[in-house]
Amino acid sequence: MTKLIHVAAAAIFNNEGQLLLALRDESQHQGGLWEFPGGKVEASENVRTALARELYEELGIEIDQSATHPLIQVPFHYSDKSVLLDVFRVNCFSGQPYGREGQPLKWVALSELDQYEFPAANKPIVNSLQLPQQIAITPELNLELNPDVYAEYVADVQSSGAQAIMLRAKHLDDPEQLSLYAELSQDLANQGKLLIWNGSVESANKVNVDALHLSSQRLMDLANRAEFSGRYLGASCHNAEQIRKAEQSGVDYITLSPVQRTSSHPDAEPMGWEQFARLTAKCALPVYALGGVTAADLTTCIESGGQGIAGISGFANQAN
Ligand SMILES: Nc1nc2c([nH]c(=O)n2[C@H]2C[C@H](O)[C@@H](COP(=O)(O)OP(=O)(O)OP(=O)(O)O)O2)c(=O)[nH]1
Ligand SMILES: [Mg+2]
Repeated sequence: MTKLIHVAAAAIFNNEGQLLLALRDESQHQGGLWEFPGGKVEASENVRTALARELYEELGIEIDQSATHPLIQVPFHYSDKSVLLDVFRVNCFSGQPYGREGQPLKWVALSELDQYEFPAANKPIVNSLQLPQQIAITPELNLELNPDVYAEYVADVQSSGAQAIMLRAKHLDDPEQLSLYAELSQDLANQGKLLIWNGSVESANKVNVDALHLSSQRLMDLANRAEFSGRYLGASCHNAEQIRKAEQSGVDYITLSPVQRTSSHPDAEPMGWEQFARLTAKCALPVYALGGVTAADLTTCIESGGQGIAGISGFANQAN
């Protein structure tokens, strides 16, 4: 197996919520493309020490480690080298960053990231930055085809801190679900929240669904990411084989479950946080912990390499 070059990189935020990008020199590997500042971890160096050293060398800033959190780890194979991008979110630093190696810098809004050209390995990093940390999944029970019931649920979830809602209503047929989706999506978008439909590629494409989540069965039947025309395609995974399939078909994020025992699937054996961390470390995609997790687990999840948490219970009173 090719040896991975361990690289520490940073998504550095300023007080306006903008993100710092640097332009790689033409002479470098992946030259002429924008990057998240950072560089190679030296032998026997701790990744956080390497990050602090690189950011000082390249930008002249000192980072506050207590406001520096793991974002995502991306193993990636270029034709000429293999890297493990170990990316951290840096929320606090001292000093005014400047290109100490002559590289141009730019502060950009999260919504503008799509306008910049990055190395291929950076796609999951951009997804990770743009995707929310918490997804509330609608409970199936006691919900009818009544937008008011869902609207009420959505309002309830608002207060829980979830920035995305997954509409999962298998007891309704596709046209009914999609009419609910249409009803709710604009409203949520206006509030800067994301609505994800749990359904099929075929039905989603017909009405231009922007964010779609596939069951693990549908994931296994997916040939390619390009089959779905919307912005985000996610999938449910429960094991290493499904994770590999998600990576190969190019989905944008996955949920991994069950992490803990959950009332919705009482017989499923939970994997626990250690196994969650092991599987997530090998996965080049943002990974949401699902199954018996609540907002109280968010820190554990982030420290375990996860993107965030998803769940039915723990987000809204009605869901319990
Ligand atoms: N820093 C950084 N490197 C990235 C990103 N995306 C990506 O594919 N890479 C690759 C390019 C390189 O092969 C490797 C990082 O190497 P680097 O050139 O930054 O390393 P360094 O700062 O230690 O520089 P050098 O002294 O070796 O020239 O990771 C990214 O967003 N940021
Ligand atoms: Mg560098």
